[in-house]
Amino acid sequence: MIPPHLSPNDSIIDDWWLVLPAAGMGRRMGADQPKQHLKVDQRTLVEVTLSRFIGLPGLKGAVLALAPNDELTPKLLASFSAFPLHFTAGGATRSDSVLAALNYLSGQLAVDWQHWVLVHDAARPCVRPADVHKLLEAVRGSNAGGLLAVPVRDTLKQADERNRVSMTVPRDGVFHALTPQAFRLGALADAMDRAHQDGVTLTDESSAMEHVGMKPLLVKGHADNLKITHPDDLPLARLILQAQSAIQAATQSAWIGDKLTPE
Ligand SMILES: Nc1ccn([C@@H]2O[C@H](COP(=O)(O)OP(=O)(O)OP(=O)(O)O)[C@@H](O)[C@H]2O)c(=O)n1
Ligand SMILES: C[C@](O)(CO)[C@H](O)COP(=O)(O)O
Repeated sequence: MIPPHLSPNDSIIDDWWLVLPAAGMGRRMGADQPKQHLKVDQRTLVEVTLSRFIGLPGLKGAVLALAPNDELTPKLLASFSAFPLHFTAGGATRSDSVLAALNYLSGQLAVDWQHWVLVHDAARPCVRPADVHKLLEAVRGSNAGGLLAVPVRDTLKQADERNRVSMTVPRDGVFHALTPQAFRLGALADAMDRAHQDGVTLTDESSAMEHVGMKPLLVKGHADNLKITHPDDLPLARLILQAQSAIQAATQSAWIGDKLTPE
């Protein structure tokens, strides 16, 4: 739902496209199907994740990168047919899949290179729409873009080769990188191309921008935006989604996240 003070045409937010890399195999999950097809509530992971973005101001449409043999995801998302949804073949790595979706945006859809693109893991179904909006507001006017992130909470230890503590790592200013990550289409596509040519392994989009000398903005999100990676993460995500719905209902909050946790 849209927050009461914003309409879908609200002018404070630029137009943007959503890219959902959803072509992974979910090897660490160890299920008999890719994790994006597993049920989170009544719906599958990919449905829940997409639903977190629908109705946000400025959103023009979404491109999903899918595994080449994935015929199920478009069927699962049939109920979103009123929304401009596009599919393209992903690649061998997450960054190959993201780059394929960016090329689809600039090629098949002729989206302007100055447009904002938000890249979000299909495997992060608990992202708060309020945090997405906060990210969009924060990066507006910048060329370097930015990403949701949370400061590390625990004391960090460096292990030696026998798993003994070799040192305590200073954690001041250290963040976990989350998604979405927001960049201008052309700048991100160029940076990812360059990183691939230079043989740099990219685990997120910010790394590509960093590789070409940019300094993306870290925008504080929430730790409940977890990525479903291991089997234990799925029941945890279910609990988080239930808690978010309960708090939303109790506070009559029009938008998930508004009243969940004060800064
Ligand atoms: N070749 C790939 C690999 C990953 N992803 C997507 O990137 C997101 C984050 O990746 P990760 O959690 O590593 O997913 P998997 O690759 O599916 O998991 P694993 O590494 O355990 O196999 C997921 O939404 C996943 O579908 C993708 O689009 N293309
Ligand atoms: C993009 C990402 O979700 C940021 O935390 C992450 O890098 C995805 O890949 P990973 O292989 O699980 O680190």
